[in-house]
Amino acid sequence: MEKSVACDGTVEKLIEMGFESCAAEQAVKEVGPSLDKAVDYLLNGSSSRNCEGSGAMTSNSECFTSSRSGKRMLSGSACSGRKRQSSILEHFRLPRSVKRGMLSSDVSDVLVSGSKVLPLSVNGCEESCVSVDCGKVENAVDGLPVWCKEEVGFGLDWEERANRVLQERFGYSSLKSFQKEALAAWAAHQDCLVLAATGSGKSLCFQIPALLTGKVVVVISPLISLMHDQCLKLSKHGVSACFLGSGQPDSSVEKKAMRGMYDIIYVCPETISRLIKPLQGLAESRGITLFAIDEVHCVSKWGHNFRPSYRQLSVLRENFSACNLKFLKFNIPLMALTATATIPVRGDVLKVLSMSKETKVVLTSFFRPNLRFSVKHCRTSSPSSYGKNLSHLIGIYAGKKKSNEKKWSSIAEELDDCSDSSAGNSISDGDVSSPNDMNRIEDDCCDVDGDELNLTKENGSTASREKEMSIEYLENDVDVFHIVDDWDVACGEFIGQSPCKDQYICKSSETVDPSSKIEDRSKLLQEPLEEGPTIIYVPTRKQTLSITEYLCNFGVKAAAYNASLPKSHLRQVHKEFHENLIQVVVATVAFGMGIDKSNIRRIIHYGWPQSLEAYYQEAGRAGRDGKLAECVLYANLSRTPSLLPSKRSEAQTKHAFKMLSDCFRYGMNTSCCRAKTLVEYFGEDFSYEKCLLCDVCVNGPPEMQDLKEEADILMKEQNHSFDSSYDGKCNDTKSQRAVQKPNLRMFVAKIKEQYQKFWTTDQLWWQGLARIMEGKGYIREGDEKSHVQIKCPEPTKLGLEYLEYDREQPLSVYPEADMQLSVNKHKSYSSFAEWGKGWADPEIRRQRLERKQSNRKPRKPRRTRKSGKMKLDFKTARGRIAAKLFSKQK
Ligand SMILES: Nc1ncnc2c1ncn2[C@@H]1O[C@H](COP(=O)(O)OP(=O)(O)OP(=O)(O)O)[C@@H](O)[C@H]1O
Ligand SMILES: [Mg+2]
Repeated sequence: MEKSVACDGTVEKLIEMGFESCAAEQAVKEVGPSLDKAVDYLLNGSSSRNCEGSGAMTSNSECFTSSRSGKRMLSGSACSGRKRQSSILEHFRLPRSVKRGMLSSDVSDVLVSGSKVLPLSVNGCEESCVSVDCGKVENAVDGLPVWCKEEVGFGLDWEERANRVLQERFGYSSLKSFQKEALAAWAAHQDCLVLAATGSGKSLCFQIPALLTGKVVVVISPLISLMHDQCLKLSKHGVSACFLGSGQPDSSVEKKAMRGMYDIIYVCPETISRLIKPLQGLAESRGITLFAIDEVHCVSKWGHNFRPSYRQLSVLRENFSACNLKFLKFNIPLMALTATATIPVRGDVLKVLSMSKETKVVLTSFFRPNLRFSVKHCRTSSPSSYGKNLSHLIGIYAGKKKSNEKKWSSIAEELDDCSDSSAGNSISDGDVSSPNDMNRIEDDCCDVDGDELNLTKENGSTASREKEMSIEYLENDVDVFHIVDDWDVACGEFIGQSPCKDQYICKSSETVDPSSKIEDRSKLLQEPLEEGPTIIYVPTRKQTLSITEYLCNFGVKAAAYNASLPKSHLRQVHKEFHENLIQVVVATVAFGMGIDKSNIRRIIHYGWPQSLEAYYQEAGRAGRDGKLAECVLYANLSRTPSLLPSKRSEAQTKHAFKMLSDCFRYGMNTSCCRAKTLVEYFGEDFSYEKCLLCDVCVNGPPEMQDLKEEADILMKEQNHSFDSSYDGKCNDTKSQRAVQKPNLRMFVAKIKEQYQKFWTTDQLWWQGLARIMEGKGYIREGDEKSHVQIKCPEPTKLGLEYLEYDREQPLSVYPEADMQLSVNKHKSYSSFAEWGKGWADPEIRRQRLERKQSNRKPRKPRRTRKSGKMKLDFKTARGRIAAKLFSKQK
């Protein structure tokens, strides 16, 4: 009895060490309860053969693997129901001598059995071999091969091994500290949330585990372009990967994936629920070492790019936990990654994915020190303004403008071909021959008075408009989903090629370390902006086509990318862009997240993005090689941007307006470093005062102005109307208050009436002041609906106090971009205004008219058609002047 308890204890310890339970049991049976003897037996004895034999003899085993160490043995019946999964950390802790012994025997075993060794031990170093194909076995059911890999011993600690994989596979010298942290969490079977800047190297955090264990990593990814991008790269590094889309006509890739033929499987979130069973099979056969959820901000309703299907990813935790799958010893860990999650989004992610309470949060700076941010004012809505705004770009790529040149580049021709061939595809919307049509709906479809179109499902009055927009113009989550469906899966299969030799040459870490010092950053100031490709992000599909056409017309190699274009076109654009054959891609959000091309020098946003998250995400495509890159937002500052339609609840709509409003404020800001604004938006304390590169840092803020008088006047107007709405003139019913709520436009009209000095100060200027005052907490939105800009300002308690007590206090503020625009607009008309002023003085007017009259004959007053008699038309100004002259003549 005692002996059997001791034996059980030894078996348990052996399992903890990482040995397979059947091997451990066999060892204890052979040598008794002595741990040392059992280990010795396992490492030097013949247990493996026994176990192998048992596996091989099992008729319904799906795959069998063996080693003397007894690790990762049967995946079939022999071991089913037992705890087979080894603790990775325990594994690393084995004594060095033991590990070495294990490894050499493992490799020779495998070689003897005729399997191939993956090209990891390029230096002839056995220890660098981390994963070994153990061959293929015919599946009894359909005759398809089943691939499995043996997890072999780690000769060094996991960090060293990971660094070696990094060097040999990817050519980088060492892991970044955040990568180490994330990998450490994975190695400890912990869930992990990785929040790190765009381009910092998050992908390696989930790619390396596949190479360290020989098991599969399943990556949930939102965009086909991103999956394609990553698979392409991995195949170049000798890692086999595939991506799977929902509704796939060709199931062979999926079948192969579920049989363990690929190291990494990319799946869109919509497909996961269908794949639960096959993935459980894969977890049991080859093993799944990690579920990575990339661009995890898509989980949150409060993030940008919300994808409802991301919310269903809690199925991963439910279906791949140790309590559910008896062959697992630990839950398969989840690793969630993003570069653009605000603090509320982070909380939401943890909750929605049912991540463990012990989830490790790896957080690095979001700051990208080599990105030069700027905002330019322009009318993005009109093709006629392309000339002015894009001439610089044309100059860069096509030399001098050749305005009469009507030569189409091959890409433009191809675009035409594509549009012809895609019957039923919404590319027909892109009939670029009709510029007016193109211009119908854009980023700035509402006026400065804040009467923006509330294009949400809830808003019944704009429902048809919304439908029109979502179907015809706009890239939204449905589109993205659609392209996943639409994609030709055959191209989603990437068999790892042997990495070419020069990839083994270690490069220094190319990505900028976010903790870079100010001296390093000031070096960037002297750096010229190198030549390189550009992505132009536009809000509508139509614009992708019209701008591409425009650029191609001038000899720029440009291509459009939006979800409605044929997949063959998208694939080619992607490929040619990576091969530097295309200079400019004009894209919607479909080419946004995750795309990794090191030398993109310029990201242009031509029109308002929907949020700062989206903006920063897309801007993050630039300068991933660490060299200076430029991110320009061309925005119409004189119009309030509007929300693109999407399915939103009331709360989501409110939040979406808030995100758009923050983005608008970013554009209006003239005094705060842009990088600081962006980084702080994500809840990070910006450790530098300035980025030194952005337009605000370089040009400095405008001169401060004391706007106390204007603020007082605006406050008084509001206060007056606020009081009057409560003095009994109107009943306090909700509906009446809503109807009678005075808006800013009314206030401005009243101010103009009462104060002659503000006659030329327009709505745009007052809107800017209202925004500043709202920022200071003096006013708030009185309307119950959400708006991007304040529409019906109402004084707050603080505002009333300010009005009452702070009479002498100046209100020194930096005028914002719209206020400056308004002032400049009026300046340019000042000479006209001066000339016009004279007409207000009757004496000057009389003299001018006399002078005019002496120079030419007066016009004959108009005759009315009806009577045929001469009648003076006193309604028009001309008529009145003519009447005066006529009476004088008489
Ligand atoms: N340790 C490293 N040393 C040097 N370069 C690295 C390292 N890790 C990753 N990189 C490189 O950094 C680049 C960006 O990596 P990756 O695409 O994973 O970024 P990301 O953090 O996922 O960005 P995004 O948020 O935009 O998706 C890649 O080209 C990658 O090879
Ligand atoms: Mg990424």
